[in-house]
Amino acid sequence: MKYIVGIGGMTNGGKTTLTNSLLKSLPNCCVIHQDDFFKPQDQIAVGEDGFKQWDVLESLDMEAMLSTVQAWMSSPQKFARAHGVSVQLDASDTHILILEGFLLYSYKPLVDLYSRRYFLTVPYEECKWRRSTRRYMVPDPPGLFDGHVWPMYQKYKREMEANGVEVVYLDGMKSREELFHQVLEDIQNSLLNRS
Ligand SMILES: Nc1ncnc2c1ncn2[C@@H]1O[C@H](COP(=O)(O)OP(=O)(O)OP(=O)(O)O)[C@@H](O)[C@H]1O
Ligand SMILES: NC(=O)c1ccc[n+]([C@@H]2O[C@H](CO)[C@@H](O)[C@H]2O)c1
Ligand SMILES: [Mg+2]
Repeated sequence: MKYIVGIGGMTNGGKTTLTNSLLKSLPNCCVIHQDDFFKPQDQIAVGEDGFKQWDVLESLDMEAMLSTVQAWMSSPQKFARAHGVSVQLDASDTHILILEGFLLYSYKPLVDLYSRRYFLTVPYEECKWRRSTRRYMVPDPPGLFDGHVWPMYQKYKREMEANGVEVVYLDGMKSREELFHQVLEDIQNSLLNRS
């Protein structure tokens, strides 16, 4: 069985942290990080606000991300081996793929492929604080969070909800351990219900 999990939600919600924990505990589990598909800096548009528009779908090479997902779908075993994931062959033959990123549910060709879509959120103040402690490959210029990052987050979330995309919301204020156990248990239950 092939099972695709989305770990989505806002920037600094804790997506990468949660994903790394899940990867260690789920059998035959591969990961694709959406952040690996950012276009080069010189291809990122500059908005009327003067900010480079990092937080829009057009700044990601989603076609390339889709091709990578399709490569996994056509042969999860081959994909796992090529990415250094050890494959355990047991009777259930379950293969899991985690897609991790901040705009997972806004790209039409991918949205129906998920078996389960998680969405991490934290309050505005916490998000802004966590973001201020981070250094990205291209550092945030002053004002980017309020001028671009937060408004784009709200816009895409509104669109996702208007499109009726079904997600499981996760409270990113919970501890790392609590989130990990909650999601691991939920995935395991959902896998049992399918097999
Ligand atoms: N449950 C948690 N409670 C408190 N802090 C957390 C929790 N999970 C992650 N963090 C911290 O919050 C910050 C963001 O975490 P992480 O990088 O996992 O988020 P992200 O959603 O992947 O962010 P990005 O938008 O950069 O991809 C990090 O400093 C991390 O250590
Ligand atoms: N990874 C990058 O190249 C990059 C560059 C500039 C900004 N970002 C930020 O990453 C977040 C998603 O994880 C987005 O909020 C981007 O602003 C990433
Ligand atoms: Mg991350």
